[in-house]
Amino acid sequence: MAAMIEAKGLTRCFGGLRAVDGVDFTLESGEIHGLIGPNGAGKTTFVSLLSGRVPVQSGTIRLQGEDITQLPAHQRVRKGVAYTFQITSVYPRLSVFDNVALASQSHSAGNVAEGVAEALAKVGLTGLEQAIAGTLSYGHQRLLEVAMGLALKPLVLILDEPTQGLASGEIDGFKTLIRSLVPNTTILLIEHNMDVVMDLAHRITVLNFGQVLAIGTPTQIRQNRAVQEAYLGGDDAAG
Ligand SMILES: Nc1ncnc2c1ncn2[C@@H]1O[C@H](COP(=O)(O)OP(=O)(O)OP(=O)(O)O)[C@@H](O)[C@H]1O
Repeated sequence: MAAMIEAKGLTRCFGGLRAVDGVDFTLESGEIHGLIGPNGAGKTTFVSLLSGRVPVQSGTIRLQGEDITQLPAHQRVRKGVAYTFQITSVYPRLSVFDNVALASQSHSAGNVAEGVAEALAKVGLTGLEQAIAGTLSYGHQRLLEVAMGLALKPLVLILDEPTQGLASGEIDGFKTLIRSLVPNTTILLIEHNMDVVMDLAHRITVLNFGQVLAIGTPTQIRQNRAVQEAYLGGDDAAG
């Protein structure tokens, strides 16, 4: 498989804290890649480095071979790296349609209404176009964020805890949605819900204290002694 994103030696400190510390990482084209680790392990900082929301201090990031390390976030979005928290905070007073249209308009050349309809259909929000976004259930607002990301027709969609606040019935729908997106879209998913990540991910990277503790298939990660000690079996396993 070809690398969609390749990061080498990524580092970001906050004061004396090495939040992301020399991380090598490959996101293969078409995969669902889970990113897990204890609270404060550096997951959000790491994806913020990939998306350009936080500047890299050292290391390199390549997107399909092209060095994007120094590109500002909006240019990375244009190149196909969509990060739900970055570009797609829901506008609560606007309709569902207008929320997705705003995302779609800024980045797509095609017909906006068609793009909106397609993105809403994918996440299962068809019929709610005229609803005011702020009145949607929390779970539906999260799905709306995903639709806004999809409206950008990204190569890579980075999702930071997308199932937080979803009801269990909604989580099943979310899993079906994510599976339907690959391999056209490559997915990087920060996820605290172990059942979801073990079920969905082709591969998982475990961060701990800003470093890669392990990388492997869900089965390999479950069986990894260091991961069990640092995370899965620990007292503060979930966050
Ligand atoms: N802007 C910032 N300024 C200072 N410290 C920060 C900043 N962002 C993150 N940190 C620190 O960097 C470390 C990693 O944080 P990060 O949010 O990346 O971890 P995480 O794995 O996403 O955690 P969680 O699972 O709780 O979301 C933490 O100790 C955090 O306090």
